Amino acid sequence: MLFSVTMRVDLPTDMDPGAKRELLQREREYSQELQRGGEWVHIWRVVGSYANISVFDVADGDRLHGILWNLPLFPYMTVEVTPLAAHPSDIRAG
Ligand SMILES: O=C(O)C[C@H]1C=CC(=O)O1
Repeated sequence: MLFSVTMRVDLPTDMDPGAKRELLQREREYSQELQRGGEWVHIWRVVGSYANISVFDVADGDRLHGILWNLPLFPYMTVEVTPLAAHPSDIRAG
């Protein structure tokens, strides 16, 4: 199943720099492992924001919830999930 996910990040401005660096590194590693595994299909930066729009290809909503819930940055995120379906006008549809 395909889902579009918008993640907006809001880190405390007074966060310890070392802790922030370590947190972002863990987030990067977590994200890239899921990308390599094929479930995190796209990640794009939202121009002008500390946010991304991503596409996930996962078994179901429970799997996506588990992925998002375990993002190291999840406690500092506002997440919007949109389920996606095939479009009848898609030229790439089989
Ligand atoms: O920067 C972001 O958009 C937030 C988060 C998502 C993946 C990652 O590496 O950081």
